[in-house]
Amino acid sequence: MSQSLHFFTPTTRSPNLTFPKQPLTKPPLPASNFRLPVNFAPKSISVRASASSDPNSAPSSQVLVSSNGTGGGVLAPEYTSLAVADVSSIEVDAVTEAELKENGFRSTRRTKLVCTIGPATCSFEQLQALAVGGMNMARINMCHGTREWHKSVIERVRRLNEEKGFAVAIMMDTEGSEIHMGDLGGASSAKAEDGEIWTFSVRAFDSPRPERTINVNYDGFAEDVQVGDELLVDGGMVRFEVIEKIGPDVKCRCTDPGLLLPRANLTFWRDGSLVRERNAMLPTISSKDWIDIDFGISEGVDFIAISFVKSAEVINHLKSYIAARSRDTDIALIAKIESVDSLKNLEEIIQASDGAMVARGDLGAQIPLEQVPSAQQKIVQLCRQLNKPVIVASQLLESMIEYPTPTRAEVADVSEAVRQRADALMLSGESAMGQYPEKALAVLRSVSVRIEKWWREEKRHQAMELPAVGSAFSDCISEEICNSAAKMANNLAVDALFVYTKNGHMASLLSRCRPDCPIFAFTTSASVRRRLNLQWGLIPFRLSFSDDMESNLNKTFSLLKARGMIKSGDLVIAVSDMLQSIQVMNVP
Ligand SMILES: Nc1ncnc2c1ncn2[C@@H]1O[C@H](COP(=O)(O)OP(=O)(O)O)[C@@H](O)[C@H]1O
Ligand SMILES: C=C(OP(=O)(O)O)C(=O)O
Ligand SMILES: [K+]
Ligand SMILES: [Mg+2]
Repeated sequence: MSQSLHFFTPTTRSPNLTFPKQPLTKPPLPASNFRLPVNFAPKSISVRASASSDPNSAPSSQVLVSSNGTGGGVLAPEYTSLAVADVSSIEVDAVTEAELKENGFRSTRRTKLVCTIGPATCSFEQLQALAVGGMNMARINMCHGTREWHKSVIERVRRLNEEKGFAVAIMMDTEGSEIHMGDLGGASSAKAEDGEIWTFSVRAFDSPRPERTINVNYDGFAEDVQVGDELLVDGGMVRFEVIEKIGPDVKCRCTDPGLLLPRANLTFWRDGSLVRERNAMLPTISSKDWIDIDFGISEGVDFIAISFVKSAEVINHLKSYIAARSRDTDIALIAKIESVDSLKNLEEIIQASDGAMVARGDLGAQIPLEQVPSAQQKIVQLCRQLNKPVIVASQLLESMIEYPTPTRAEVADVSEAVRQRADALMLSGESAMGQYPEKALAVLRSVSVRIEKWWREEKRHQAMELPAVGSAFSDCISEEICNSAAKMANNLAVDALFVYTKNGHMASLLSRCRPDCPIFAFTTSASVRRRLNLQWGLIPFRLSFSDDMESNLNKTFSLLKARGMIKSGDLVIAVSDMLQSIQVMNVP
């Protein structure tokens, strides 16, 4: 395959010029608000790695616009194309439109927000309120609720996307097969008081559940546990000491009182270390998980999160399973880092996955709590290096389950995750069953925007060493283009990066660079658009585009201008994975 590198200026603006092996002349940069003249002809660097014209691309007169989770999207069904000539017929949801119009796009939120959906947020109106409040992804946790319940939530999110133009992605989180309590016979919680004797048993009980009795899901529990062991509920929210074993029943005395929640996770500790006896041999994906995964595939969820991943093997196995089961859907796999094994095999797990979650709830039950912050920083950093989106999860705003304002410590925790520039922050109980789901989301949103702005103003971003991730030469070219475009965007203080991408890869490579400006990602596929909605700084639009960048840009400009989302003079850098090009231009 021959590789050539040349620079050209699009023919419609000036004659096609070729300057072999000559760098793009960089204009002097006197000030950070430096702007090129409005009629500045687009400069383009085109690197052709292979024949890059796309036979499947739609005729360029057909354009579909959508937008992101800081805002909106298409009101028309996904398959409908809208003629670009009739710009007024392009529907963009009110949230994005307002945000871009009022604040300009430099101040849009870069950190993405995930909400766990539960009884407090499952109606259409509640889901809509979350989408309006900035939810980029809805998480359903298969530990709780019935499949019918989850199905109805998925249907409502879909309807919300179709009717209101959002691109809210759906993530199904598997239960996993670690040890946990039963469901408390329908009660929402049970209070364990200091010194009380409770029975943990593998026996199934008739309802009503006998008083101070807890069912345990793992058959080997009574055998593995020893008198004197410490039993931790939810990583230490409640503690018991094992005092007696009677057949399948384990009698325990409460040593740290607290609320027991349905299906809470259980770990036991001996002489200060986590006991990992035979339960360490439990399969990562239980038989129930497999049924849930089939359900997720048939419902066409965008992401599946795998609990208690121990090695890359399970991810690879599941990937081939999904590929065989669903030829035309592309489900991304998120590895939940929440066990000692997952930390040991971190790099291979992240490499095999499409993203990771710092699942601090269970992680904090498996390693000493004081080690969780450094583990988080390491996971976030590694994910960015390997170009995988990363979600920071659990207890970000835990007190907001009950109270309308967060603690100062919680705000500091959220700020730290934003400052680490994780792709996404997640709400669990705060949105699933808390008193103030919308307020909790609003706190995540305002803290994200404020910290991002502060960090940009302070120019505190440390340049991160980004190792090459591509193996094929054309991937290396894409990577170089994105690294350069992001650097140019910062140096020229451009208003936005535009990326035209078929499969989303170029968009994530740009996101990985965490540039100072937002990234407008145009993609032809609705599912790629939803997937990109999880990634830092991306404002995903759905758009049918051709491989003629000049016409793509002109159409995009007129479309966005007509909606007041960009204006003449805005400086934009555009990259494309069809042409492998970088163009710098002012919006005409
Ligand atoms: N689908 C659901 N149905 C009922 N309750 C739910 C559902 N999803 C979440 N919850 C509630 O929200 C709490 C927090 O959610 P999450 O953190 O996802 O689960 P867990 O606490 O089991 O790790 C759960 O403990 C449960 O009480
Ligand atoms: C997100 C987590 O997983 P789950 O809520 O399913 O236990 C966690 O453990 O932090
Ligand atoms: K789970
Ligand atoms: Mg967990």
